[in-house]
Order: sequence, then C-alpha cells, then structure tokens
Amino acid sequence: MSNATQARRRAIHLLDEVLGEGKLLSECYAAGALDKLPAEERARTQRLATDTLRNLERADRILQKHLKKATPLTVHNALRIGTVELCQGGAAHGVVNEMVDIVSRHRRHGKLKGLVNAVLRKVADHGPAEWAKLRVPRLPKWLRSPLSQAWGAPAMLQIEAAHLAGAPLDLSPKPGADLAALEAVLLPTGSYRIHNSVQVSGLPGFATGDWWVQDAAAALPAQILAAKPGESVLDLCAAPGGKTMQIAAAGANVTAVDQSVGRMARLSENLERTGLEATVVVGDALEQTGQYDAVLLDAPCSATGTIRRHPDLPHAKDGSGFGALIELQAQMLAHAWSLVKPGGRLIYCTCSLLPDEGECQVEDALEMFPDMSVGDRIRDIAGIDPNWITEEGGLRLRPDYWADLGGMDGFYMAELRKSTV
Ligand SMILES: C[S@@+](CC[C@H](N)C(=O)[O-])C[C@H]1O[C@@H](n2cnc3c(N)ncnc32)[C@H](O)[C@@H]1O
Repeated sequence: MSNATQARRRAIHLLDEVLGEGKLLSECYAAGALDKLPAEERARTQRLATDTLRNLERADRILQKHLKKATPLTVHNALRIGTVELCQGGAAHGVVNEMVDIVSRHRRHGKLKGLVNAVLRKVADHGPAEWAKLRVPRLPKWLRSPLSQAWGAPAMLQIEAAHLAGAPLDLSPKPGADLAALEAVLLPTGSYRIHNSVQVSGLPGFATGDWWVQDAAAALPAQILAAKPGESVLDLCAAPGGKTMQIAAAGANVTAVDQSVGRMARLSENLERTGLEATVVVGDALEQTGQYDAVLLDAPCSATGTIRRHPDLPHAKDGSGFGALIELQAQMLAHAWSLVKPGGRLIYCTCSLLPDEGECQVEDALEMFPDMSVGDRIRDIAGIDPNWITEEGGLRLRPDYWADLGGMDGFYMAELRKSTV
C-alpha cells in the first residue's frame, strides 16, 4: 500500500472515531493512532482529517445528491474525504482509484466499491463547480444556538468564517531571543505569526529554545499577570506549559500543576528545550495548598475557542459534558482564590466562547468573595482593542477578531485582585 493510500485509510479511520464514537482527534493521537506512520504521512493524514471535518457540511451537501440510501459510516467517510480532496483540486484519477481500492479491501463493506467509484466520478465531474457556491459551514445547532445568542447572528457568521480559514502558527518569543531568521509577522501583542504550514521542529530557533508555540490569545493571560522577578506564582492546569514558560521567563518562581501525566511530560520537555525553570507538580489543582503572590488558573473548559485548530470538536461533542465543566471551573476558581496572598492576584482564563465559562464565572465569584475586585492591567497591554474589555472588566477574545491578520483563538480572561485586609 502506497504512503498516500495509507494516509487516506488512516484518515477514514480517524473520522470513524470522531463521528462514530465521539472521540477527539487529540485523544486518537494520544492513543497512538498515527504512531506507526512516518512524519510526512502523519502530517498528511492529519491534514486530510481536519480539512474534511472543517468542510463536513459542504462534503455532505455535495454527496446527498448522489446517495440514495444510508451508507455505512466508514464508506461515507471515505466518500467525504474523497469529495473534499476532489473539490479542493485533487487529481481525479488518483483520488477515485485509491478510495475504491481502500473500500474494496474492507472486510464487511468491500462490495460497496462500485458505489464509491460511481459517486466519486460524479463528484469529480461536477463537485468543484458546486463547491465554490456552497455557504461557509455552520456549527452544529447545539453549539450555534448558545453562541449566536451570546454574540449575535452577524458575529456568528464571522466566527464560522474564521473556523473555516483555520489558524496560523503563533510563537511566543523567549525574552532577548532574536527571531529575525523566522521571517514571521510581529503581532500587536508581541507574538510572532507564521502563515505557511511548516514543520515546527525544523524552524530556526526551535532546538535552541528561542520560542514556543502558543496562540496569540493564549499568550495574554500571563502578560496580564505580569510576574515580577522573585515572585511566587502558582500556575494551575499548566500543561503543556505555554503560560508556565512565560512566567518563568519573567524571572518568577513558578510552580506548575496539572493532573495529566502525559501533558506534564510535554511541559517538562518544553522547559528543558527553552532552558527555563519551574517546580513541576503532577496533581489535582483542587488539592494544592500554600499562599502565592499570584495564581494563574487556566481552567479545563469546552475549548470552543480553539475550533479553528480543532474542527473535530463540534462534531465529536454534543455539549452534554459542559455543565459538569462549568461546576468544576467555579470550584477551581474558589480554591485558587484561597491560595492567593492578601494583596495578590488571580488570573482566571478559559479558551471558551461560552460566557458561562468566562464572564459569568467572574460575575459569580465577585458576588461570592467580598475581598475580590477586578484589576485593570488589561488596559496596559499593547495591542488590546478597548472594545474587547467586558462589562465586569475581563477580556473577551473571539476568532473573528484580527480578521485581517489571521484571527486569534477564542478566550476569556480576567485579573482578580485580593484586598490586603
Ligand atoms: C487549557 S489546558 C491548559 C493549558 C496550559 N495552561 C498552557 O498554557 O499550556 C487545561 C489543563 O487542565 C488540566 N486539568 C484538568 N482538570 C484538572 C485538575 N483537576 N487538576 C489539575 N489539572 C487539571 C488538563 O490536564 C489540561 O492540561
């Protein structure tokens, strides 16, 4: 089997897991789904799967005309990937023959190879012209409804356009490092952006730890925390460590806590590569004790702000787990508050587009803790549009912001200050 066939076969399997079993691609990768593939084929497989998930609505619209009866999921997924490839300029001969070959080898559905051949040939003939007229794919209703309600219908369309466009690669520089060799764009908030798709470990400055990958929006909580040399800072839910490295680079004594062994191994690798230091604790954020000058809580959340990079999320999830996450965030925020010294500060943040995980959490906390107020460090950060500052004083970021620069992840963050008495 050629490398390209191998990638297509794996991509079909990934789609089966996301759409059939509700697994996230990151979970599939962590379980070793791509471990046996060489680096180039791994990248190709990931690209096929994410492109198809990003364009799922379009692929299904094209296919519905040619499919008279329900098709087994795995055959449907082969057709979806083939459709996306064909409509995005893939060579008809290669795509059709390979998909037919893959389906023909399937234990139970091999007999459907004729259907795959017939459908993909029609798609090859007519699909690309139809594709160009299709609307930007919409989020599934379970997510579209609350987001439209929160941000309004016009913003919703812009958010969906940003999801379709995908995300560039953003890097946070280690202070003092020279990133000129990267030929990256310097963003208004100090992150560097690369628009072409590249292999990260091959970029200049990777091996020497001059920078780390971090979306520009995700770099702002630590900027707002503004750690000073020698301060004690607790980074809760820290892995894989983007914010830990920012805080360590500022010269603070940072303790990074996360309950995931695998993700903490990545945090330790990141620290080693960048030559930065932190105390690393694998454990539950809710069981931490002590008193710190500052705490950063990047609470586990729906991750709905990261759909540009994770188009699997709206298809794998249905929102049923979000209630439990919202309760956990409230519990974590209250516990994190107990670890802040009088006069200290807590940065609360989530990579979510849902106000329940951002604005509402902070509003509730402000009612619950009389010694809590919202700080105004956000206003000092370069590149922040004052319109992004919310009523309660937090910062709301959305994927449709910075549209001309290539967007940003959806995020919410707030600086919470503890009174001295
Ligand atoms: C949004 S990610 C953190 C990203 C990280 N702050 C960064 O900047 O690289 C959320 C993290 O919360 C961790 N987590 C979830 N529940 C936790 C808990 N009860 N205690 C500690 N960590 C937890 C997850 O393992 C995950 O790494």
